[in-house]
Amino acid sequence: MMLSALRMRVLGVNSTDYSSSIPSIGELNTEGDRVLVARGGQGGSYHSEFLPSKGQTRQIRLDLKLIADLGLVGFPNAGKSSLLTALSHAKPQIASYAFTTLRPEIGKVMYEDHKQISVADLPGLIEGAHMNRGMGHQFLKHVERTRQLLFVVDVCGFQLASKTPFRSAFEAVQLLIKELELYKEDLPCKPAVLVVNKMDLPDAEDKLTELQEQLLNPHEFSHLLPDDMVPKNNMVFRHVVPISAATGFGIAHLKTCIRQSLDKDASMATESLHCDRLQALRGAVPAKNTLTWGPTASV
Ligand SMILES: Nc1nc2c(ncn2[C@@H]2O[C@H](COP(=O)(O)OP(=O)(O)OP(=O)(O)O)[C@@H](O)[C@H]2O)c(=O)[nH]1
Ligand SMILES: [Mg+2]
Repeated sequence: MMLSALRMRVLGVNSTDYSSSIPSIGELNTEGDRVLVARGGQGGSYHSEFLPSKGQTRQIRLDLKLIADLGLVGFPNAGKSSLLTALSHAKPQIASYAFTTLRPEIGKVMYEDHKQISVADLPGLIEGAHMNRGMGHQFLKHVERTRQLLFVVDVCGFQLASKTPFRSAFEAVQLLIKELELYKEDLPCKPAVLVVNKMDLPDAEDKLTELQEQLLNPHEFSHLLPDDMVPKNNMVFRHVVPISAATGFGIAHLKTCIRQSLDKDASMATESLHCDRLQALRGAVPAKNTLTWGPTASV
């Protein structure tokens, strides 16, 4: 599993020497950062009859954040766990009631060239998740640490309970974007693919057509949502893929789309790394020497 915690090494013996250069826990930002968690005791010496003193004891709460290539984002019952089952060998719990998934589960999607992509099945979000409704914060924090997002909606729409409003697939997409935006404004900037599930249900084709039209012009349909739930900026999905996790329809195509999307980002990242290195190299070479590499340089 590609789970990653803030990795901490307890720096033991005579740590007084090192403490100034090591950040405190609150300053930890990046994976690989070192932190002084507990100060080791003084070693034994002549004055203490060679008995070492005790080091500090601390209780530390580690907030484990998940890292996966893709995170499944959707309302309960959209079919996220069913999709993970269809894509990988993972066996998450699947049921027709909301909140079946309460903990993230990772599955690996395998490709013929042996490339593996990790997909995190995340618990379903509900309206108000950004305000921590339905343990929203606990679920949303995992979304932050996935490279890309896989939105999953039920083509026929969704109603959480008899007292809550029915939401069409389009409304579900918009509300999910808004929940991410309200939780962290830049979350909807992540690259995303939209999966329209349950295409085996009656009228699914018509509903898909309607959804596609609405997604082309979301502003025209913003009246369908309360004003404060209309996203500020709309997400541009790299692919919109109709599937049925139940029958397997569209799964092969979806695998191709997510691979393309991840490969695209990987090659962009490599390109920008090369550019940075080249810039750094150019900056490092004194101006009068810059033309010494090419065959015409000595002319
Ligand atoms: N007809 C049909 N039913 C589906 C499909 N995919 C999932 N389901 C059903 O939808 C229900 C919910 O599926 P889950 O995979 O548990 O949904 P989930 O999004 O993981 O739900 P939570 O864990 O509660 O967030 C189950 O009864 C599934 O059998 C599909 O493609 N077609
Ligand atoms: Mg689930």
